[in-house]
Amino acid sequence: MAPSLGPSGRRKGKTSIANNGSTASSPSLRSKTPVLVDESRSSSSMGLPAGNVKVVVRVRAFLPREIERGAECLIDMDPATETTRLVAPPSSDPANARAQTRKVVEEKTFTFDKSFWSHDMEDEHYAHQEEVYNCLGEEFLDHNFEGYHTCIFAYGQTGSGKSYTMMGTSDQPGLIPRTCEDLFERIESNESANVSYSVRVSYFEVYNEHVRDLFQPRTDPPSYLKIRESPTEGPYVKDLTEIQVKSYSEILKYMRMGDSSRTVASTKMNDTSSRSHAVFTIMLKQIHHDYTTDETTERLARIRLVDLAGSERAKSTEATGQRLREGGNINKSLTTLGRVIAALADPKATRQGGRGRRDVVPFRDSILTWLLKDSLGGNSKTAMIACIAPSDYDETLSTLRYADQAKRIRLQATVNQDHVSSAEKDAQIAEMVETIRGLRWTLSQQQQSTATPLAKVVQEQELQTERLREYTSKYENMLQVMEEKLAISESKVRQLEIQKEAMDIHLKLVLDELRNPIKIKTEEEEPVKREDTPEMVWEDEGSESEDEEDDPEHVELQADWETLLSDLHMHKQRLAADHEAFGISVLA
Ligand SMILES: Nc1ncnc2c1ncn2[C@@H]1O[C@H](COP(=O)(O)OP(=O)(O)OP(=O)(O)O)[C@@H](O)[C@H]1O
Repeated sequence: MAPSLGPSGRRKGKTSIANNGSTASSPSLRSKTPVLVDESRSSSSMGLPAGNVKVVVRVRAFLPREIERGAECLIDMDPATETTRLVAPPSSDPANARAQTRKVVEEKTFTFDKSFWSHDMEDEHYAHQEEVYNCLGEEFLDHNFEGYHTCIFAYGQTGSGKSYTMMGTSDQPGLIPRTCEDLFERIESNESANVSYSVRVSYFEVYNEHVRDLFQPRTDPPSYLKIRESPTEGPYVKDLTEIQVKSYSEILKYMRMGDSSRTVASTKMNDTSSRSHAVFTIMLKQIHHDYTTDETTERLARIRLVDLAGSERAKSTEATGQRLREGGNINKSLTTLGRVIAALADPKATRQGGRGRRDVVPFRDSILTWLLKDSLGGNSKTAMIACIAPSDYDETLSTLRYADQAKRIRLQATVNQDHVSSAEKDAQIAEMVETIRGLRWTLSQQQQSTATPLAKVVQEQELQTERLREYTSKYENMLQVMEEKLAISESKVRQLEIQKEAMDIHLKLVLDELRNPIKIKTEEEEPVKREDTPEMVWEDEGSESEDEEDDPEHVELQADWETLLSDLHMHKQRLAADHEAFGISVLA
């Protein structure tokens, strides 16, 4: 069995997306007891049941422009069967004129893991933001604490409610802020002394097929990031800012900062239309340290929350110029996403061992699909939220078909867990220090060589910038590992302090018992009043200490206690040294 890591308790009676019924008002039954994860699940995907992409659908209320035109709601949802029905529009509705040109305009029914009816607030089945989180976000956060990577992405036409569902408003927070809040609530309620947490966050957007860091100020000309692919981690954004966060208020601050930097514009379909795909990522690391074996288990989960730009028809958005070009790029990546989903949903294309058939999945045809490769077709538990407008037949049908296909994608999520001994961690740090020293030396050599011909200056400057970037990134990595080591030291001290407290109590009880033994009455003995019992008299310390010293249990306890105190002292000293090394004020 792997050690317990964090408060990831599953709620037996809780409604999950596979379990119908409203949960808006049901209290969270999340256990605070750490959960034991079977180690056999952690090392490889062998023998793991593959899970499918979860697909939920949400329909929003009418917007003022739809009310003005007297639009009719074409959606009907049955909470008992989770079916979503799209009915044919009335021929009198000009907004659905295009649908009328189809050969057949008929009623269509789809079934998803969950249907969120957010159209009519008066309806008893109305799904608030809280319900969306309770039914989907909470379950996915459970998976993260179990060590799985997850991805939730919102898909739908422009103005269908994707940003509202993912980010929400300050009054009605969406999935992203609720996930952050729940994450820190769970971390703060953790009562286990041997688990520490590290939370890092990044935020980027894919705009016009370029990746932009949302934690960096906009520049002119804009600075875009490159994508690299690692054999273990898959595609990633190089030099993306990752910030360590320690509280909900801190993560919220960064989330808002990044969100305000997103490329948004007003279109005919939406006053604040997101013109980019935004990817908010939280890296959750749980570090469990076993004091008795001095072994550390690290469990890493990547929480990816994606708000896609809206699929749109140029005609309905009446876009021109830059908006039209943006629309073209948005559609390009969404079309590629559609092809990727279609290929992944095809069992022939994804059959394992079938001579590289997975290569036919066109992940690399757009930046978005390349970056989401792992979330769509690999080591991740993934959910798609299909957002639909209530009165647009054509666009809604296309979204529902897209979602219906995504249901068939199978994934192979594995628990991302590693065991590291203290010695390995030290070796890791030593290696990083060496690399950094080498890089620093190269950089200083380059700065000194002034006799370089002019023609080479630009090239060398570029090289130097690249090395400087590499240096900074390596340095940040090292700081991260050292911070983790510090967390482990702190956890050791916590564990020792708990043990010391327990030993103190035990020792006191033993001493009390020795000084005041419970006398078992025999039948012949006269009943004696307890106050008169000579054993109750405590003043005569000398005679009792002899008894204590002779007692083997006492001697053993005393020895344990002394070892513990010496361990605690040693770890406190090490911790103080670590604190000093990091420039943090030394422990008193
Ligand atoms: N469930 C809902 N309840 C109330 N209002 C909603 C809901 N969903 C969406 N809205 C409102 O509808 C409008 C469009 O929503 P939103 O901006 O989230 O759409 P979007 O799909 O993200 O659009 P785009 O792709 O253009 O960015 C907003 O005014 C939003 O407040």
